[in-house]
Amino acid sequence: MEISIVGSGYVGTTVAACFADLGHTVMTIDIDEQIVDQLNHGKAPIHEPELDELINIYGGNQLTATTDYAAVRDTDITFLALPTPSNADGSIDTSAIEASARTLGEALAAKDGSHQVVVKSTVVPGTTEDVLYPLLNEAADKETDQQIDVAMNPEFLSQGTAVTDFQTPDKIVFGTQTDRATQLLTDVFEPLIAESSPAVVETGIREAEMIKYANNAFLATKISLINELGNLCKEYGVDAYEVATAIGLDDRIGKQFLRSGVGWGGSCFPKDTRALIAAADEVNYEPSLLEAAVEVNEKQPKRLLDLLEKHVDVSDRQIAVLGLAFKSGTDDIRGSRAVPTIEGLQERNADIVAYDPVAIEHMRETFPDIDYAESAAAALNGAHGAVVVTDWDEFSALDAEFDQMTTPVVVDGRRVITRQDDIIYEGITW
Ligand SMILES: NC(=O)C1=CN([C@@H]2O[C@H](COP(=O)(O)OP(=O)(O)OC[C@H]3O[C@@H](n4cnc5c(N)ncnc54)[C@H](O)[C@@H]3O)[C@@H](O)[C@H]2O)C=CC1
Ligand SMILES: O=C(O)[C@H]1O[C@H](OP(=O)(O)OP(=O)(O)OC[C@H]2O[C@@H](n3ccc(=O)[nH]c3=O)[C@H](O)[C@@H]2O)[C@H](O)[C@@H](O)[C@@H]1O
Repeated sequence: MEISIVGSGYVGTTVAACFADLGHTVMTIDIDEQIVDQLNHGKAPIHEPELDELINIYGGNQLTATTDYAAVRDTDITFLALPTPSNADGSIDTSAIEASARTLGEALAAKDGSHQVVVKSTVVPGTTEDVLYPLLNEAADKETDQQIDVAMNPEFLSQGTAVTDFQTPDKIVFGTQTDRATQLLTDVFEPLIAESSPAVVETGIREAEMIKYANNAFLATKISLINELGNLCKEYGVDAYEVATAIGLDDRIGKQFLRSGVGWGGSCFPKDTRALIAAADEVNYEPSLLEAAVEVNEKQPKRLLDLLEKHVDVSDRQIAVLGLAFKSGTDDIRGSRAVPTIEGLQERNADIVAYDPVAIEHMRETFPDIDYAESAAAALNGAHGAVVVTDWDEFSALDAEFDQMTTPVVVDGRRVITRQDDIIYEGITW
C-alpha cells in the first residue's frame, strides 16, 4: 500500500521504517528539513536500536521524506504522528496537530477520491472527531461521496525498544467509525498481524483515544505504587525487589513495571498523566489516585538526595550524576528524573559532574553550566558522592572506579550497581 506519515519523530520514524519493512511504500512529511534530508539519505534522525539498519535499507527508496504535504495525494492513507505536548495547565497542546490537519485537508482538496486519516498521536477523547475531523473536512471541502474518513490508532511502543515493540505488539487498536476505515487499517497491518498475531481491538474512536491514556495511566500508577511500597520496605529494612518479584508471581499483578526507583520520566507518562488529570478537571471529576501517583513520582528524586545527604554534605563538593536519559537505550531526556535531581543538587550548591553514554548533548541544552564527563570513571574520579539515575548496563560493570572517589558514597536510584563492599551504598527502596 501507499502510506503517508506526518511527523517524523520517535513514533513517525519508527512506524515509517516498520511499515516499509512490512512491504508498504511510505512517504513521510515533516516541517524539519534536516530530518527530511537525513531520512532521504538513509539515516535515522533519532537514536533507537535497530532503526538505523531499517532506515539504511529503505531510506531514499521505499521510504522517502518531504516537507511538501502535496505528497499525501499519491497515498491511500495518512497517519498523523505529531507532538501533543503539555500546556501550562497540563492539558494537551493540539496546535501542531491542528495546524497539520488544516494543511493536510488543503492538500487533500486536490485529491480525486476519498482518503483515510489516522491519528496516531496521543489525544484526549473527542479530539479526533470534534477537533481534527471538522478541520480536515472544512479544508478539504470534498463532495460527500469523496469523503475523508478519520480513525484513531494509538501507539504503544516504548523508546529504546521501539522497533521490536512495533513489530511484536501485544495488541493493535483500531478506533473507527466506518467499516471502510476498519478494513483499510486491517490491510495496512495485515502482514504484521500474520507475522506476530497480536490481539486486534476494533472499537470506537473515543474508546481508542481513552485506551491509550488508560494504558499509560495504569503503568505510571503501577510504578508509583511499587515506589511507595518500596519506600516503606526500606524503612522496615526489607528489600523491595524481593517483595516485587514475589508479588509479580501473581498473574493478576504481573511481573512487569515493578522496578522501584527514582521514578518515571519520558515524553509520555508525565505528559499523559497530567493531560488526564486536566481532562478530568474539565468534566468536574477529581482523579485522586492519579494525582497521588504524580505526587509520589515527584518525591522520589528528593528522596534520592535525602539519602545522599545522610552520608555527605554536598555543598561545594563534587557529586557524580550517573545517567541523564529518562531510561536506558535512548538519548531522550524529556521528563528524565535526572532533571529534578540536578536541580536539587544545584539548590544544595553541589559541584555536579554528569555522565551519560548518549544523552549529554541533549542535557547540555537544559543545564549548560554543569560539568559533563566523558566516562562514568571520570565523573566518579574525586567525587564525594554519586547518584545513579538511569539504568544503563554499563553502570553495573563499575567496580575499581569507585576507588577513585574521595568518599565512596553511592546512592542507586535504579538498582544497577553491583559492587557493594568498600563503598557506602544506599538503594532508594532496598
Ligand atoms: N515517544 C514515544 O515513545 C511515544 C509517543 N506517542 C505519542 O505520539 C505523538 C508523537 O510523539 P513523538 O514521536 O515522540 O514526537 P516527536 O516530538 O519526537 O516528533 C514529532 C515530529 O513532528 C514534526 N512536526 C511538528 N509539527 C509539524 C507539522 N505541522 N507538520 C509536519 N511535521 C510536524 C516535528 O518536526 C517532529 O519531527 C505524541 O502524541 C506522543 O504522545 C505515543 C506512543 C509512544
Ligand atoms: O506513550 C508513550 O510514549 C509510551 O510510554 C511508555 O514508554 P516509554 O516512556 O518509552 O518508556 P517506559 O519503559 O514505559 O519507561 C517510562 C519510565 O518509567 C520508568 N520505569 C519503568 C518501569 C519500571 O518498572 N520502573 C520504572 O521506574 C523508566 O525508567 C522510565 O523513566 C509506555 O511504556 C509505552 O507503552 C507508551 O507507548
